Amino acid sequence: MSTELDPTTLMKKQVGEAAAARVQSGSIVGLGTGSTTAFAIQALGERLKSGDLKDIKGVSTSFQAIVLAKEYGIPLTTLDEVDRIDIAIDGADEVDPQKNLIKGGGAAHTQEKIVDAFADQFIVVVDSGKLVDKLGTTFLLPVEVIPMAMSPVMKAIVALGGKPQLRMGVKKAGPVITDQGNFVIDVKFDAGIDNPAELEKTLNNIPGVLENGLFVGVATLIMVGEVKDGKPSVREF
Ligand SMILES: O=C[C@H](O)[C@H](O)[C@H](O)COP(=O)(O)O
Repeated sequence: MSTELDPTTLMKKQVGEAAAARVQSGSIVGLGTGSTTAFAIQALGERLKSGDLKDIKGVSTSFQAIVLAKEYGIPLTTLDEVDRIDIAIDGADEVDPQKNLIKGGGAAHTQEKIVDAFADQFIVVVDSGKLVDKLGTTFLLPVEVIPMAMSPVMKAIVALGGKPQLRMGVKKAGPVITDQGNFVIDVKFDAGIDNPAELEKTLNNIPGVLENGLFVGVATLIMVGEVKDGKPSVREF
């Protein structure tokens, strides 16, 4: 059976591994969520196993990250135990030229923002399909909301010009439930998001909203996996 990866998976693997290669021994590492970061977590585990990397500790951004860290032998710590995170590696659903992001395609953006924003260096790992000129043009903006506040939050989002929809489970009847036990509302803005910095704050000011998926001014470095002439490569900005 062929184990050849499709081009998008190949880009994710390439960029995840390239970011993992940046981590130095002794670091506290923020472990992001999603299919791209999963390759980075795997590569970190392999570096630990080979002895190329020593004495790192991971801070998870989700239950998925905890499961992967355990699978690949990365010791975990918590924000209560550390006074810094040296480097965080995490994926994104959209990246604009100013390094602003939409995250939360896996409903993990609340813990991700806490960990990624706390890190001295936050490396974003994406395949080239995630690059956009304007946020909100290819992906709906995720907003985590406390369940009893769902209706008033939706009304407030409509008043802001957004089209909200409750995210529903796959192979689970009813809504998606986050790691915090909340709902996710995905919001469409017909013309995209004109002012991400302002919208990030405005949404978080609606009572009942826990966190939204706009990450403005948080990323240090964007690493982009590409495939050119059939060959995978990584570029940075
Ligand atoms: O909630 C999920 C996260 O923000 C992910 O980092 C994001 O959705 C990107 O995931 P993937 O690398 O699987 O495209």
